[in-house]
Amino acid sequence: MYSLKHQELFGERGGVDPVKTMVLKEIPADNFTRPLGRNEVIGLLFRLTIFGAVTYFTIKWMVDAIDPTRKQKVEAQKQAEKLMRQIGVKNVKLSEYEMSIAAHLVDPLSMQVQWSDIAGLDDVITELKDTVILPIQKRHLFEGSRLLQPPKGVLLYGPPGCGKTLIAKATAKEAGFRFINLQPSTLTDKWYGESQKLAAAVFSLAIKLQPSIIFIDEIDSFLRSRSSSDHEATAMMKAQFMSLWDGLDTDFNCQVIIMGATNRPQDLDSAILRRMPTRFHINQPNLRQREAILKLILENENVDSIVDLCEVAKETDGFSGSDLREMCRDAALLCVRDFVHGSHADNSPEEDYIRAIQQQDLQKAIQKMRKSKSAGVQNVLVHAALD
Ligand SMILES: Nc1ncnc2c1ncn2[C@@H]1O[C@H](COP(=O)(O)OP(=O)(O)OP(=O)(O)O)[C@@H](O)[C@H]1O
Repeated sequence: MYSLKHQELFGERGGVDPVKTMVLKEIPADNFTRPLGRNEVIGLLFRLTIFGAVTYFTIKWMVDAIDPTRKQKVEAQKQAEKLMRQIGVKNVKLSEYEMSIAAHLVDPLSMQVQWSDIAGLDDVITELKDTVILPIQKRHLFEGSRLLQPPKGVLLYGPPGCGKTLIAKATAKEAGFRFINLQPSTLTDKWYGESQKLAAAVFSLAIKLQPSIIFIDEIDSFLRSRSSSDHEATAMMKAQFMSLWDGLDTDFNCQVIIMGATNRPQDLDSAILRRMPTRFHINQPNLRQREAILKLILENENVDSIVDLCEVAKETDGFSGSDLREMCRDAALLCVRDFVHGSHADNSPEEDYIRAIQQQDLQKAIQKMRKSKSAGVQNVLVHAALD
């Protein structure tokens, strides 16, 4: 173990090095051959442990220092701690990864959306109440039946801006569920290996906070059909996500629901679709629905009593709920503009009011929205042609 090389002992030319010979003479020959004593072994182990710990913490510190997501992690942790306090979760220990997912928790107090904020989707709301909320709120009625357990996966699909996110938030609010608003990029933009740990943390956090809804907007962007061109890490994360999901399914007492929203259900992996048996089509609003949405949006606004919302609904064919909201905002802004630029700007007390929204304001706003929608379509076509 302690042998010296021939070259070291005798020098380059083979002659005996007097200094080295002296050193060797001072060390008893026994020391080279005898086994180590107990104290020496303990000392050696102690030194090795210290050395290992110092190396570990130095490397960890270096990795942390060069980790570009470090600042985000610290921010996420602060945000998560604040939210956990707000939602009244105490004595629940969270891992570092669960903390970064907890930053996406939505505080139920700040979540204002209720069923009454959604217009024209009464059928969807009734079915959601019956199939998802009732089995959870009245658990004792359904305990004996495996068939009547709340679904672990719910898919909301349909064109953009038609109320999918509203429905998901209102479900959580009305059912008293905690709501984890998971952006796919939270899992996909990570270093190799981090994505899997975060995916696992999504489920473990949801279970710790149950009853809870994990809402994944644009679920197709991260659980799209698997293909051979998938990156190895992405493929592994998808597989892991599905197996964690299956874990929820086998636990009948678990009150965690995954709610996904997508504009492109055809792009979803068929294995994912299978895990979301309860599906709701939130389509572009029809005439009756548009009128209901307009009534709701303008409910508390100053609208001229002769405005005919049925007429406005007829003129807004092809508009989503979000388009209608934007259009009404534009119409209301026309009144504000008239106030600011008109004769009322001189602050005379008798004229110090903003006039009511009139039919022509809504018509102007509809024309503007139509133009911007067709420009948007053209942009999409140009991009598609360039691609
Ligand atoms: N049915 C509706 N009733 C009332 N408001 C609506 C309705 N649909 C849409 N809106 C309005 O449009 C906005 C956008 O809706 P939401 O975010 O729910 O659409 P989405 O379907 O999730 O869209 P995306 O697919 O782009 O995420 C809402 O905040 C709301 O103001």
